[in-house]
Amino acid sequence: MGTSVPIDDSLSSQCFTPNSICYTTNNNINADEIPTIDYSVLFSSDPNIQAKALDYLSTACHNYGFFYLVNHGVPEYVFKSVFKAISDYFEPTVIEDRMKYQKKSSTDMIRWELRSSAAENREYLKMVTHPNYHSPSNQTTFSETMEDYYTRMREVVHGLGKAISKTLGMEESFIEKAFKLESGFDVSAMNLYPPNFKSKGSMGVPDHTDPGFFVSLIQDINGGLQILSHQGKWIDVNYMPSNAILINTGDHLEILSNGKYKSHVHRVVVDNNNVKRVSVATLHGPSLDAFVKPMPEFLDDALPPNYDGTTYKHYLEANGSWYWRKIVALKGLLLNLVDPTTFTLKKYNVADGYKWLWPTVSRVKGSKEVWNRLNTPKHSFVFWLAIQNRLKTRDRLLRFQITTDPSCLLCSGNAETCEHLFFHCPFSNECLQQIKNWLGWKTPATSLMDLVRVIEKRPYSAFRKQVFAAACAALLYQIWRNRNARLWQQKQEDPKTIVQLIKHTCKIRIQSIWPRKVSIGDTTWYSEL
Ligand SMILES: O=C(O)CCC(=O)C(=O)O
Ligand SMILES: [Fe+2]
Repeated sequence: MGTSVPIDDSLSSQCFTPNSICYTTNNNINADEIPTIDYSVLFSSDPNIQAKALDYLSTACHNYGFFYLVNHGVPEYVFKSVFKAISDYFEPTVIEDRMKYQKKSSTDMIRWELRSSAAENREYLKMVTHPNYHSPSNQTTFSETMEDYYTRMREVVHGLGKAISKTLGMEESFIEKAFKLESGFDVSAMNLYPPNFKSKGSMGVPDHTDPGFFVSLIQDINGGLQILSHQGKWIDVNYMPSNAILINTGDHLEILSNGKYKSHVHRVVVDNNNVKRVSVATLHGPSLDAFVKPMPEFLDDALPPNYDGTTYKHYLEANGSWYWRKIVALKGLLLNLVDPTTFTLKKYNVADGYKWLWPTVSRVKGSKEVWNRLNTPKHSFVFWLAIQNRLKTRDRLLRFQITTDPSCLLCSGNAETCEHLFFHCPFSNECLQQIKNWLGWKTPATSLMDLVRVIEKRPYSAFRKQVFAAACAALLYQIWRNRNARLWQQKQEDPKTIVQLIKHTCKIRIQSIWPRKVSIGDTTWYSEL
């Protein structure tokens, strides 16, 4: 087909059936469950049933961006043959056959890769399957089996094109025409997790969205795929109804509908090297020459276009990175918030820009102590992260599956959380007590937020408040630094050394930017520290 699209960039229970009549309730799908759509009902001859099915599909696309598709017409035996063919293809002993398709140029129609790093762990074969079918020439049975599956999936592509067009309130050929689906560009990734040797991390495929109309996904065993919901929660695709296809709407449906149907971030985790999983993720895209832009039907004065229009080919070439695509989308959002004429005529002012972006900002508790002038700036940064529980403590790393060890590096006793580090941990608590003694600060407070509250509420002088805050900031910084030194350099310091360092850094900073108004009492107090 003489195209030059990098195929790498193309891919990175509830139910609705007439028998179960789930649709009679309402469209409030439980946020943790993945909706199930019965494909056959979308084309029911009973207009009432069809309308309800389309309503449900609309909710699934709007609120989720992903759903299981059942009764789609692809028979069970096709799925079985597909998984058998792919498992045979990935047979470890014949890896040399596969290596023939390792990347040669950015225009490869077939590409094999073995990725094994902290960021990605899978072996995959990607091939362009439509409008022309490409498959490895040395794999006859595999190629025929896969071609049968892709040909059947094209029916589903056209069917969903019609049904989703209707859910958008458009005529049924809307998507077909806008994406020129007849010559839609499909790329399929057949994935093996983990690759045929030990994986080097727990990530199968890192976070991404996929371009195109939608991705259809089938898998031989459940578990591994996770989808980020609109609410910012990772949903495990743990249970997939048998013979179901997971549909994940793509970036181009988002562009076409001007953000009404959003594409979703997803990823694959591989927990266990003993469990082998095969998946087929096929990206069904517009035609390469289709110019996709937000359609006028989704625009009005209050909703200008949020995305730029481009041909699909150009998009694939230019938008390899998911982050880049999100940044481009942000441009549209900003235009929505800011009047460009006012913006360019006025002198640029960071505070105004901030207010435009975040009109209803609320103050973070403790921000006065964090951004206190007497703090060493790098201390303020750690302080800022700590009061918002944003430090990469082990409880958070566990959630991201970056570590498996929850224990505190300072006391080895309890689980490392921000609360524990500041200052339930016996080690850090000892440092806190020594700092309080040094400052003559008589307060029973032992948690970070309590200390902040005490500084804010108690009638200390402004200067003392600033010194206490600076000491807290230095303490947090040194505890965090010490914790990191134990992890990365196996270096340990005792509380006495840490406290000496805190006293020293605080004094240097405070003396160098001594405030203009400090009472004699406070000056004497400070000089005796
Ligand atoms: O294998 C999976 O579950 C998903 C793969 C995927 O997201 C992709 O290839 O784009
Ligand atoms: Fe994907």
